[in-house]
Amino acid sequence: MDETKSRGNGGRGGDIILECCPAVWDFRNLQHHMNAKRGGHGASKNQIGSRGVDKVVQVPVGTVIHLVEGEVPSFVENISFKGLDPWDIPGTLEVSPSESDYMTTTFSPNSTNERETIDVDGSSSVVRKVERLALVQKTMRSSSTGLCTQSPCFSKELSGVDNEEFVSHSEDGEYEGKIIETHDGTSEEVGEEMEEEEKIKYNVAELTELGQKVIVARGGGGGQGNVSLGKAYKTNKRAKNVHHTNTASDIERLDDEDESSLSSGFPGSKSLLVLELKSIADVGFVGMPNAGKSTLLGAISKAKPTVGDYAFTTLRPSLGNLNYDDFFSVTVADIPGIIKGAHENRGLGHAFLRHIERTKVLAYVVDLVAALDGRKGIPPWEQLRDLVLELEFHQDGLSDRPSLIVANKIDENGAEDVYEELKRRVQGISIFPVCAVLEEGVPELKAGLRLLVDGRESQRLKLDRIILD
Ligand SMILES: Nc1nc2c(ncn2[C@@H]2O[C@H](COP(=O)(O)OP(=O)(O)OP(=O)(O)O)[C@@H](O)[C@H]2O)c(=O)[nH]1
Ligand SMILES: [Mg+2]
Repeated sequence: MDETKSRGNGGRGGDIILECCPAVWDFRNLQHHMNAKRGGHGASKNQIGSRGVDKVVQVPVGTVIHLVEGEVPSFVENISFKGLDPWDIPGTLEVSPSESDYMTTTFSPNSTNERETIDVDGSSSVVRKVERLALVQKTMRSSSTGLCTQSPCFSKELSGVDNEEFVSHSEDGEYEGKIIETHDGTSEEVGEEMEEEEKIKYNVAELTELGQKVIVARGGGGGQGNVSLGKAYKTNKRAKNVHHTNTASDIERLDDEDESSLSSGFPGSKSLLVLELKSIADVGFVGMPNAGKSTLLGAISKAKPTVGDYAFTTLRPSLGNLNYDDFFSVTVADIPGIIKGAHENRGLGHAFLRHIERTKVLAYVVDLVAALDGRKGIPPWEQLRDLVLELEFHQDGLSDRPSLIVANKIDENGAEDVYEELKRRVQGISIFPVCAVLEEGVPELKAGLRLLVDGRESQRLKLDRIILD
């Protein structure tokens, strides 16, 4: 960074750096205007302009940075503009200047849904709530009945892969508010403003390891000083020194020319970013639409996801915390329903399957009665076959992780018989009969999940252990 320090020239403005740090708190999507500082002004004296102070913004592990508008930060110049594989980090992460140069800011829970604007002139950061986001926050805090499940930053358009999010269900209720997601993904509570679509150009980076840093806005270049004026400056200076030929107005004119030749510092780069936290869950509920995944999440945790007797009630994954008596805790993700052909993006399959990549343990949730009494569904063993195939078509080995089966709706007529047949047809894996609506079978399921998360059990669902007709 020393090259920015030259005689008479202003120093380069500070950069804005996002740094991945340990964090116990959570945020949803934050939208940030990143305006890096202007470089220092050029000086007519032989002063050395020092480089501006960097602003370091701490973000938690799992933060994905999307660029909405503005200049492309210099370090990502060569990356492709397509979406990232969730675990890929493009480009080379910048090595930041010495720690002493830092001014550190942490996004605290209180700043959730606030937009931070960093002044161009380098004065201290100004945090202002944007009306649209403040409205969301108000709604979120207005009730303790559920959770805000609609991001203010993403639209209801679901065709892209970048516009979903995990929703965290906090135990302490700090973020609790009304459930505002509806069946079609629109928001009832916060009105049209929330549906405004942000056009995400591409994903800049994903911070998955502590200490990773990315420069998201570059400080502006320093202004030009006397050294850079070279010959013209010297000629001017000589002219000024010939006192007997100069009148007072001549000297004034030459002074003006001198000063006007000095340039101001250049503005820093600007970008509008959306920061998305993609939590990495311990357990993912995988199942066909309507199997009862959301009901089950509500039964085993304090989460209150939307439940409906129609397919694709859930369009965005929800997270819940599964707590044990000894304070052990497991994060569970309710992933939207997967249908046959999902790997070809049928039923928004790509968007939904992506989330499964982020779970350590799979809990296949099947509807025991989906094919009974003239219902249009398929038997649970076929549900399982289709699910494994979709996972594998999406990504080789995706189903190869510790798993169990939840046989849901055991309360329904005929379900017991189907459960018995399921045990006969699917082997090598634990099957838990459950009635999610009545919360029956939940303690056993919790214990089974813990064994897998702990690593004490490691059964997988294998295609060759499923007996089909
Ligand atoms: N009888 C019975 N019905 C259940 C049970 N669990 C869920 N249901 C019902 O099944 C329907 C679907 O439940 P959801 O929890 O929304 O299913 P889902 O798997 O999340 O569905 P998608 O979000 O569309 O993927 C609802 O009408 C629930 O009331 C159960 O244990 N027994
Ligand atoms: Mg659901």
